[in-house]
Amino acid sequence: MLIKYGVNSGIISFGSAKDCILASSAAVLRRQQFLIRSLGGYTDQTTQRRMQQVNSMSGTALEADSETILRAITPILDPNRHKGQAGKIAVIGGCREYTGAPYFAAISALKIGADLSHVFCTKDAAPVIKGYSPELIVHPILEESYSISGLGDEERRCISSKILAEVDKWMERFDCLVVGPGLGRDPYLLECVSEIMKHARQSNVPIVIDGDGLFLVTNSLDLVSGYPLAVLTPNVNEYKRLVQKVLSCEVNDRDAPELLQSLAKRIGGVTILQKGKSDLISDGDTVKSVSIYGSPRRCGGQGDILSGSVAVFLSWARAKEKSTISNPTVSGCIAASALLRKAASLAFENKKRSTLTSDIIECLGRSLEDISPAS
Ligand SMILES: NC(=O)C1=CN([C@@H]2O[C@H](COP(=O)(O)OP(=O)(O)OC[C@H]3O[C@@H](n4cnc5c(N)ncnc54)[C@H](OP(=O)(O)O)[C@@H]3O)[C@@H](O)[C@H]2O)[C@@H](O)CC1
Ligand SMILES: Nc1ncnc2c1ncn2[C@@H]1O[C@H](COP(=O)(O)OP(=O)(O)OP(=O)(O)O)[C@@H](O)[C@H]1O
Ligand SMILES: [Mg+2]
Repeated sequence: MLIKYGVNSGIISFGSAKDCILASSAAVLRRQQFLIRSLGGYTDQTTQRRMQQVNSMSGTALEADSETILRAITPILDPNRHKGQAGKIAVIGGCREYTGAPYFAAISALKIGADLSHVFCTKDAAPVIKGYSPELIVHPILEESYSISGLGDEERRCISSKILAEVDKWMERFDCLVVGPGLGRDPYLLECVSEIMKHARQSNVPIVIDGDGLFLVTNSLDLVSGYPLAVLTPNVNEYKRLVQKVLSCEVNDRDAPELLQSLAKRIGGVTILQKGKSDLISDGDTVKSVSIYGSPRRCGGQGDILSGSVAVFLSWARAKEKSTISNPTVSGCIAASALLRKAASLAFENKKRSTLTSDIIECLGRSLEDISPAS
């Protein structure tokens, strides 16, 4: 029924976006492709044939060949390599309320194969996160407003510069920052994190922005605008807020790939991984989707796994020769999305309704091994 609809339509305008998109019949087919995916993927051979036709006509939201990309990115385990060469990741997040999110992101990076994983969090959150794992290097340096209440402006500024100096000591060594999992929204803390992001950008360190980091960036787009090493990983809510702010329109599922592409372009070519039933990835030039079947469980924390995973894969992709990987940020997103979905599916096979984020993390290694064996 879906595939018969509107195949030969002419020009259509989508929503009220400033970047109003004029679409040809190929865009209508893309819409159908999206709808088919929304219904859970291919249903029968006719649909599958039609999908291939749709893909070849549209050319924008093609399903990525994610396993091939993942294999191309993942480095071999070479005994001559030293500690650190497989990736040094830092998560900026973790406050009084949230300690799970930064832990999930940081430990996922290690479980996939990064050598070192740091967490920069508030003083309250640090002992808790350290308690979850001795593998993580935890820096208790961030401050929230309540912990500096009663201090004057000068003292506050002094504390900010100390925080920044502490992160700067490490900055050049990091292959990627993940900003936002469990960061919270305290204004003083977010101001410090803005400065950290500016320094990361000056040092050309890639930044994956998730959770409360997206709250910060949506209100201060300059932090990422025009920075090709920025990756935004919004969930449904975070994406809505971004679209409203940047394109002044509402999200419209029918035109998802076009809208995403406009958004990425408008923010100056950052890469956006829009999470959902299918993950859509765009750097403003192309749109790819990852629709591998994952899990029907929607427990909190799966996005945190994804942000840590993107950080590792994009670091690995950047380390490859330029000619072999087209855009490392896009490839990193595709690989991370595919791996998370595989791991979620495996965890669900075992745990069914009781599947939790930590169960999925435990399946990351086996899922990666299935696609790209260590030996
Ligand atoms: N263990 C931990 O420490 C974790 C900490 N986390 C950290 O929490 C911080 C805030 O992040 P967030 O994800 O809770 O904020 P946001 O996206 O605004 O959602 C808030 C509410 O929106 C709704 N909602 C959500 N999805 C929807 C949908 N598809 N469609 C419709 N509605 C939807 C839903 O509301 P409800 O259904 O309850 O009304 C949901 O509760 C951030 O720092 C993050 O890293 C998390 O990573 C989890 C694990
Ligand atoms: N409806 C869905 N069906 C299948 N997979 C989904 C669905 N929604 C999200 N996912 C997958 O779950 C992963 C996490 O996305 P989600 O939207 O849960 O992030 P999030 O809300 O930021 O999570 P967190 O709780 O960590 O903050 C994504 O890789 C996405 O592919
Ligand atoms: Mg999230």
